[in-house]
Amino acid sequence: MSIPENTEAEPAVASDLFGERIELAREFTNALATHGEEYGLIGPLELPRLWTRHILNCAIVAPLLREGTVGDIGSGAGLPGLVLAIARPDVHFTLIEPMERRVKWLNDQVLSLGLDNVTVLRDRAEDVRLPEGFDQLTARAVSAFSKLIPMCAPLVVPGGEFILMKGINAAKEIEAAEKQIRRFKLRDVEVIELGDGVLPETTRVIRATVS
Ligand SMILES: C[S@@+](CC[C@H](N)C(=O)[O-])C[C@H]1O[C@@H](n2cnc3c(N)ncnc32)[C@H](O)[C@@H]1O
Repeated sequence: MSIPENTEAEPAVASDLFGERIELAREFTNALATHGEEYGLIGPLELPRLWTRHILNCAIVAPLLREGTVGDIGSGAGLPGLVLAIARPDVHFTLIEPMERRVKWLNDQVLSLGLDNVTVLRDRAEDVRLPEGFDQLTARAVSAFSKLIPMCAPLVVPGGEFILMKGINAAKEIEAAEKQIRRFKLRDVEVIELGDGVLPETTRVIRATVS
């Protein structure tokens, strides 16, 4: 087990993002640092920088969420879904993840953190059938934007949004998805940069509205 970053010596923004639930965020970080490698959830190189590079980089997305429902596709370790569920108790999260071992991890965390705003669903996004769509949909490191659009657009209510965490090539991913953007009638497609100058790494999000 590697020692994670000291979660006490955080950028000041952490307490703004998590409020009173910052202890829960620290608890989750410690669980991930202790068991993440054994569950195949996080690479050993990432462990020492879990808090800033993974937890806070996900939490910084929280202000983009509306009150309502969020589907998090390919939650894996719980990024961003569990982190956002800690930061936003007013939002209900459905974590969608096909791998059994990861689903067990997610359910264990929901239980031990006592989160009552999370449902875990073992499924692939394209196979999910729900009576109602989500208000917003998040995903991080799951697939290119062009592939996520057909996979996920049917899961979002009209007027709902994609909030997709992306790397430095976010703008190029939008260009490459031009056909799918038109086909699925996405509008207001934009790249938003968050945490610049506040966190060690900027978080980039593709936000788009589903018609
Ligand atoms: C690279 S991991 C990223 C996990 C997490 N989002 C993160 O940022 O650490 C990709 C995750 O997407 C899941 N996944 C792959 N294909 C999927 C699909 N069609 N629907 C839902 N989840 C999928 C994988 O099982 C895996 O947990």
